[in-house]
Amino acid sequence: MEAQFWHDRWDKGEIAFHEGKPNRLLLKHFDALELVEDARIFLPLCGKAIDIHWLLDKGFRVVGIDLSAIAIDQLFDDLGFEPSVTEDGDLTRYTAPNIDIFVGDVFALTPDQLGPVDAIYDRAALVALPAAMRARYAAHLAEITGATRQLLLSFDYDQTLFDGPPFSVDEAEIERVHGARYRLHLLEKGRIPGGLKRHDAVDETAWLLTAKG
Ligand SMILES: C[S@@+](CC[C@H](N)C(=O)[O-])C[C@H]1O[C@@H](n2cnc3c(N)ncnc32)[C@H](O)[C@@H]1O
Repeated sequence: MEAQFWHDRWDKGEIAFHEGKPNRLLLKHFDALELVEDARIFLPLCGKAIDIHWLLDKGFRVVGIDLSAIAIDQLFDDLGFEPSVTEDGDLTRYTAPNIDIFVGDVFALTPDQLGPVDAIYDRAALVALPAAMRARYAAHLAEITGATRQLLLSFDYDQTLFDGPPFSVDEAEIERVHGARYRLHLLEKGRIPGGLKRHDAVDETAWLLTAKG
């Protein structure tokens, strides 16, 4: 998807992807990441996910990035934090205690800007990207994080049923984009309660990705 697609979504408030509560699979499988308290977790394409509130409440540090300044302004409003906002290369950085969020293109984010992270939480990020962008995204993610472990939530459905995003990113596709650097461990696969875009035959999947030695 082009950047303008996402800016339009945020401008018009067409953000059906935004969940009003912490993600069910995050709550269920977060412990698989085996993190110590105060670990720093990277959320690529983070939007204003309530998952960020949940991670902060659990005592973790969060770093994220999203194209949309609207999303990030709303995130900090919802959190009740007053961030300090600075220009950082091609990105804008919003900082408050335990949280750094960049506004801009994830592909412009450097390892120095990101800093060390202990894990990646990918919810609605890989599945938001069309197939042609996914391998580049996966390689960039590994480069800026040192291929740290990740909890990846995905969707698996017949792509002819409807267009993404969110796209269907099944096991073979995850293996194609992440398989050179990560081992895939399936934590859960099952129908989405209530379906997706009026279709019932849609599975959601939770994966733990661990770096290949
Ligand atoms: C489907 S939404 C998911 C948001 C969030 N992860 C959640 O669970 O609610 C995808 C988000 O990715 C952002 N995005 C898309 N392409 C991006 C890019 N190249 N760099 C940074 N953010 C991007 C969009 O603005 C949008 O907020």
